[in-house]
Amino acid sequence: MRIDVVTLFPDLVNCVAGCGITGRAVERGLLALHCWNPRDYTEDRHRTVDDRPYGGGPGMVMKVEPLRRAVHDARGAAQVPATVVNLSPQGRRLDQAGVRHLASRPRLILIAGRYEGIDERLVELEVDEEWSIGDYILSGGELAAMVVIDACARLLPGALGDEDSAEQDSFTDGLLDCPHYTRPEVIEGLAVPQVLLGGHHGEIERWRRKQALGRTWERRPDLLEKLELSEADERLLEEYRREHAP
Ligand SMILES: NC(=O)c1ccc(NCc2cccc(O)c2)nc1
Repeated sequence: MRIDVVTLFPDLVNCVAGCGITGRAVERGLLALHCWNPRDYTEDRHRTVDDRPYGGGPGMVMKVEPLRRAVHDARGAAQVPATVVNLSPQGRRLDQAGVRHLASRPRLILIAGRYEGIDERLVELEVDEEWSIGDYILSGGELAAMVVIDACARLLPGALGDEDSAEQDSFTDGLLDCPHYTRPEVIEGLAVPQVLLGGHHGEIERWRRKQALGRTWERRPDLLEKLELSEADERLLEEYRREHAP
């Protein structure tokens, strides 16, 4: 998978390629990451990438031309046609289904805007999809782009060893994750649940599923609404509710 990022801060974005699972995905050639700086596509002495907003108001707006030239060069840098994505609070809320959608694309060009945002005509001329990583304002789209890169990289075949398999990522089945424990067995009088120490894999799997169902019910009933639970899951959840009824 190839991801190009149009950004005024390539050093920030490239950090994601430097370590961890994403760094390894780049090392293993599973993911290619390239940054394009609109400032390199300016033609004036001051290398201007932003300007004051028409209609007045605070802040600055990113100009079309430098962005458009950067997108144009990013498109031309590889044969494979790209999906151009703008990261902004006006975009569709990113969830794991959205990540699967983006990770299924052979190529993404992510636009990381700064200031108050980008001139709408760039969106009309170049952008295929707008995505938001949540309902909050960031100083720029770079962190949002890095979230997309990380979440997509984890889904690339071979990116995860079995030591951290994405299959067990709770959001892959729409539930929150179960609690996790490691040594020592007791800390400050808090012990690891016995079932996890018994080595009975069937029981452990059952306990983990029940915890995932129960915690989703307690913390994110909205996620539960979206799911068609199996008979077995319904029974597990019922058991959890009985044990944890407030
Ligand atoms: N919630 C988000 O995904 C998100 C993305 C970007 C951002 N700031 C830059 C910006 C702001 C406004 C328009 C625009 O095109 C870019 N802030 C939050």
